[in-house]
Amino acid sequence: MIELENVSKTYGSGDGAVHALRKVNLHIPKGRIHGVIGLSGAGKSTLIRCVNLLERPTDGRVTVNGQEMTRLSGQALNRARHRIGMIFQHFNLLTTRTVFANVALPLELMGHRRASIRHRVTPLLKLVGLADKAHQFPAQLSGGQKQRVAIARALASEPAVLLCDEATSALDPQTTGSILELLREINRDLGITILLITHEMEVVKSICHRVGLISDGRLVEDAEVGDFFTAPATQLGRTFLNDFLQLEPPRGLNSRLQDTPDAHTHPVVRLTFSGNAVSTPLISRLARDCGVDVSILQAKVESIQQRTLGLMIAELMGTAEQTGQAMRYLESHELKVEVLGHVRRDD
Ligand SMILES: Nc1ncnc2c1ncn2[C@@H]1O[C@H](COP(=O)(O)OP(=O)(O)OP(=O)(O)O)[C@@H](O)[C@H]1O
Repeated sequence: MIELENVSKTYGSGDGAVHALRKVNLHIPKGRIHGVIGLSGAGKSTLIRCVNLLERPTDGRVTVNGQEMTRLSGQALNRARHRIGMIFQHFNLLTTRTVFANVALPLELMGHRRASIRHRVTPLLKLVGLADKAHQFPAQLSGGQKQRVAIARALASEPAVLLCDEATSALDPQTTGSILELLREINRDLGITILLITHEMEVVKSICHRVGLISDGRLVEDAEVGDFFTAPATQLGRTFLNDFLQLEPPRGLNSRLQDTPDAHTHPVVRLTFSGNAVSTPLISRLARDCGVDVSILQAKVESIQQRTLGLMIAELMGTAEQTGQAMRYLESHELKVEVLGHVRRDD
């Protein structure tokens, strides 16, 4: 449905050249919701704008709905873009047009007659929950309502694909939730493939099936959401996950952690577990089988696409031999064990 093959985009040239995308390969099958996440400046906007050729790639091939976009120009490109809707962070509505007229605009540009426009716009306003706002102007609407208008406008030309460029970044968490719910319904009920870029892991967790992580123009991860949240493949992926889960050692502990163990220290570990490990009573077994006492400093359990993810920061108390055995025991039960440092026993 959306296929990027070796797509590169360079802005400028010579010493001032910015390599915004570097040989990106991405395949999004029909009916999926695919998120792309990354830090500011990583290349997310460039990537999504290369899909409908708002930015023309410097190199590589973009195919959408079976049409090679990178070969098209002029009228043919405009026609292909009708099958690709797009929504933006700041909605991009025309302030002098009513809600109805904003949604009608793409149809007017395509040359539809008034009756056919009304026939299409009225159910779209109903779909996005704004049937009673048809004659209001954007200034009279909340942020969430404006984004609903933008979604209805994007759907007016019956696209097969919807591109969402930070579509919820300007909205409060509750409104974000309702817009994500609407996008999920559109995907499920209309079968529209969605590519969204965001810097919010919550958005990815809530509605995406698959997620790509972009860093310095490169797609460094591309995984099912459940896999990404349970075992990110890169350090950057782990940083995103830890920031999202906010599972760092308690502030007071950080200053007491030392890098190297000695005869008077205990290890402090971060444990990540998923699947069966979540429901296995491993902590009590550590005490029984390894003679290690466990002091839990922080813990969290998240449910992500039918997968359960647990995280825990804990101090393991025992001799070096006992705590070493405990860590091997946990690893043998498919827990990820990271030693964050060592803390003095009598602290
Ligand atoms: N029109 C342009 N001309 C020159 N450089 C650009 C242009 N657009 C983007 N860039 C540069 O390309 C790189 C990628 O930018 P892009 O906007 O795609 O990143 P982003 O991940 O969307 O960032 P943000 O989350 O801050 O919007 C950045 O270094 C940016 O400065």
